[in-house]
Amino acid sequence: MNISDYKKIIRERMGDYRFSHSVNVAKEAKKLAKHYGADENKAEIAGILHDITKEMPKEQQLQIIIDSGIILDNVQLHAPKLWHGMSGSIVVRDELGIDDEDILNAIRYHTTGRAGMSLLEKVIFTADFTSEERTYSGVATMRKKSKKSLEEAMLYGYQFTFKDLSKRQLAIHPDEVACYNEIVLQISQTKGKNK
Ligand SMILES: Nc1ncnc2c1ncn2[C@@H]1O[C@H](COP(=O)(O)OP(=O)(O)O)[C@@H](O)[C@H]1O
Repeated sequence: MNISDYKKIIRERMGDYRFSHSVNVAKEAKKLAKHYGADENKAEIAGILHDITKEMPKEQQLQIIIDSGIILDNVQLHAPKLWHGMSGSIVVRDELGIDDEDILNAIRYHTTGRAGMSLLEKVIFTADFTSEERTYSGVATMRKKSKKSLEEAMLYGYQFTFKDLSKRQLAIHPDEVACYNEIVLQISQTKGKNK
């Protein structure tokens, strides 16, 4: 299967907005992959498929996750918005036969991030924030940062996410905190060395 097959598959599973978002994330992911030396083909595939289950009913997503043997933690149990990364990676593996661990992880962790992310995972996480149709205030800065450093861009993205979650009194997932902390410490060590 190639990108146009994957496009056809997701087209049937989502509305117009989500489809064009997916196409844009794939395009942006390919660009970022080229810029940072990641695998462009994998970036395009993970980008086009990252939201494959986003519009699937939540109960169905939950069933897929449970059937796969994943045990949800307390934060995940209370945040259905976090389910589509997990359910998406399972569907892509089991229905589309994709067995590339890096692609599967890029889909699984695209909303939260996690500690120890691969380059491809960071590319997808960032592309989801910078895709062409995004219009939030700060998107221009986010795009600029994404060309200089994926890690700096991710920290900027977390500023939005953490602010939004705390405003709405929603729990922050430990993977998000772990990713944020890891990058902050890496950056401060690098800056320290350069002093
Ligand atoms: N811990 C969390 N609990 C609930 N929602 C979260 C959490 N972390 C991120 N989100 C939400 O997930 C959404 C982002 O989902 P994502 O899959 O990255 O984007 P999209 O579906 O638009 O491509 C944001 O609305 C963000 O606030």
